[in-house]
Amino acid sequence: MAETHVTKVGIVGIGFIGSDHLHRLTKTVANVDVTAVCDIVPGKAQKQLDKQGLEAKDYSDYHDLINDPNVEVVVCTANNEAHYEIVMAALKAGKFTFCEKPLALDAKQCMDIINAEEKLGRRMLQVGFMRHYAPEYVQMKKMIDDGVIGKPLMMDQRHYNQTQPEEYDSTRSIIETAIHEIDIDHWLVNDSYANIRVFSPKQTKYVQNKNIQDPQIVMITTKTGINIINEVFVRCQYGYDIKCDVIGEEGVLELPTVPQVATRLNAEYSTAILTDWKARFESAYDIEFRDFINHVSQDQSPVGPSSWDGYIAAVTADAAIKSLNEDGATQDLDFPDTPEFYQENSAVKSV
Ligand SMILES: NC(=O)c1ccc[n+]([C@@H]2O[C@H](COP(=O)([O-])OP(=O)(O)OC[C@H]3O[C@@H](n4cnc5c(N)ncnc54)[C@H](O)[C@@H]3O)[C@@H](O)[C@H]2O)c1
Ligand SMILES: O[C@H]1[C@H](O)[C@@H](O)[C@H](O)[C@@H](O)[C@H]1O
Repeated sequence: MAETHVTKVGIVGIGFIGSDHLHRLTKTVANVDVTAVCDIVPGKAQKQLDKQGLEAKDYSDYHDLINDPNVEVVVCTANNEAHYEIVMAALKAGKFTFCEKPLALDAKQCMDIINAEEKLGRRMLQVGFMRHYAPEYVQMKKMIDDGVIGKPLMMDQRHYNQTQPEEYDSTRSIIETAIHEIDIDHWLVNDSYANIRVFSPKQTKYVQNKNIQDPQIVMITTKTGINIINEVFVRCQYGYDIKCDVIGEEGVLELPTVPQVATRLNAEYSTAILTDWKARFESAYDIEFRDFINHVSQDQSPVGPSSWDGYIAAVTADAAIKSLNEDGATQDLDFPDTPEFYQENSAVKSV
């Protein structure tokens, strides 16, 4: 029997999700060795290694991690602003790369990444749009494709975070939060976007700086006329809440959430609401990384969300930010055809 290859992974950025993926890659996904970690804040990565009882090389400069011969695959979980430089360096070194969403800050940066990847002659990168792997979204897409509700006409969505850091601003609400729906919606309904507009309703008193409009309403119309509404609210206070209803000609599909045990106590009947993405999308992240590692460990291109998917999302997000800055003015969208390079295996087909 052929010996199983153990994939050597280096993780750059050991914050909230970097720590979560560190745990996932060492405890949940088989045949992975996290050989190196890196965080720009001195001592932060080592502290997390100690907390999880792990050993790995601890770098403070991501170039050193990328160039370490003991790192075959780079996982970028640094802040949004650092994705571009880290991904470009990882691709330059010819290493398979997983980059958390958003791929980069804007469409221009994403296009540079695409050019760098194309030079390598095959797909080397996957973007962390994990909802493609969430069983409930996969089921919803299959039901739409099977025509269960007839033609989709409208989508009604909610992306609520209990809270976000003090400095979180309107741009991040788009490129870091709404980006998930921006990415998944056209995939769900097999359509592309015709236009987008973003406006702000009455603002919550919980905003901590004047650079954020919260909540925001993101409205998209697809080329065939499907109307999509997404409420983005990052200081909703009560919990983490993701809603997606697809309204069709014959019926409605409703995205389920992670079931929580109900309690009957003191004359009350209640169920918990999750408070963050960690528990809400745990199984999606697990499946996502099993799929990514399964491919790259065999020296095969990843088949999950690609740089092109990152680019399409970034073009849409750029237009959304423009709309917000122009008091909700409608921004037309027109996407180039998917290059041949990304046509094969550019979206998750089966998991
Ligand atoms: N897919 C998802 O659902 C999901 C969930 C959470 C976060 N994310 C994404 O993951 C990224 C990180 O988010 P987070 O919440 O963990 O943020 P965070 O601030 O907790 O962690 C980011 C870490 O990266 C480090 N860092 C920044 N620049 C660096 C550099 N140049 N080199 C090395 N380390 C660097 C920071 O010091 C920090 O420790 C963001 O891009 C976010 O959008 C995705
Ligand atoms: O980075 C996180 C993550 O992507 C979550 O899934 C999303 O709900 C948050 O808004 C965002 O800040």
